[in-house]
Amino acid sequence: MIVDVAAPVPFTVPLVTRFRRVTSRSGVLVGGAAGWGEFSPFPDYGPEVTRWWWLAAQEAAAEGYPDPVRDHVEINTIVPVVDPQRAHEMVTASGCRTAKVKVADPGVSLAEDEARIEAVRDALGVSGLIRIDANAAWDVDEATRAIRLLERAAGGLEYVEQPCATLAEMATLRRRVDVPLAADESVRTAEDPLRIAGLEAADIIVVKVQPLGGVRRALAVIEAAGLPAVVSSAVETSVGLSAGLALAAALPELPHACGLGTAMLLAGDVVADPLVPVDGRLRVRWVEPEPELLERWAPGDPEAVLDRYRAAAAAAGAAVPEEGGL
Ligand SMILES: O=C(O)CCC(=O)c1ccccc1C(=O)O
Ligand SMILES: [Mg+2]
Repeated sequence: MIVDVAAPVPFTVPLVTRFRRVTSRSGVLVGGAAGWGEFSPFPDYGPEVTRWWWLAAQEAAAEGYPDPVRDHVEINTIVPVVDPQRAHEMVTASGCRTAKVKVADPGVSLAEDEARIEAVRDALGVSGLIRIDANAAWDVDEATRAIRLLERAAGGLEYVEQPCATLAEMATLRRRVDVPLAADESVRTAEDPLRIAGLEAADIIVVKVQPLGGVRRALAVIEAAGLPAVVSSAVETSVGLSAGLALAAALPELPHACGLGTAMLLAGDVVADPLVPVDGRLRVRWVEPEPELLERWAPGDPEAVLDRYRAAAAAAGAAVPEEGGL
């Protein structure tokens, strides 16, 4: 199945704003008969996890993507932990009608989250949608209290992404609050994401192509869950984002804006015309890296990145050629 895959090209691109503990994104780009794929797992992931990311890159390079059923995808802008004025500017500049606000970051008070959310509402106007992402920071009681406050600050929330760590907590919380809940980490860290059907813990699932092992496997996960899906990025270059775009474009139903508006979080990109939303939408298209940009973003230590790629390939069960062969 895996044919014509050229030598993987390592890259490191700095982030404009710190995202959780991450200050840059590294990985490799893989060119193949069908196009380009991205392998860019976060630094703390081992081979048992990164093998899915490897499979996603191979799918893009060797098989390409399923046929799209739409030519544009509505995108949410993302508001990291920045001050309210900056949040306002970011939302206005984005042109998006939906904003996702990161909340409950370590060391950030609820009052600061409220102020940021109020600024986002001001920038979006009453017709805009605000979703918040707590990245599993709260227990059920904290979530109940925080959601009540933040919903008031927002003047209504579209949904809350991963308020608590476990599905059991999410299920309890879901009976306590009216706001829809979305599962993100719970999906990609599930022992078997293909068996999350009948999830009483969530109204929506957030899906990311690389952690789920490719566009086709992500489609199968969404079908198994039987819930509306929001396709999001793992903060990737435009090559990785195009896999998310392919998934969003192939889904039969797409009722919410997708989290693929993250190109602006990177200080640069590997393609000449990055996948940046225009008027809050991305046109469905595929991209190719630019040789000059690959040179520009070549990492200081390419071997370290390639080692992770090789380890992921081995964990995925691929026949790994001798030293230097990949
Ligand atoms: O959903 C989005 O708008 C962007 C993607 C995003 O937030 C994200 C990106 C990398 C790692 C985790 C997350 C997350 O949703 O928690
Ligand atoms: Mg999330």
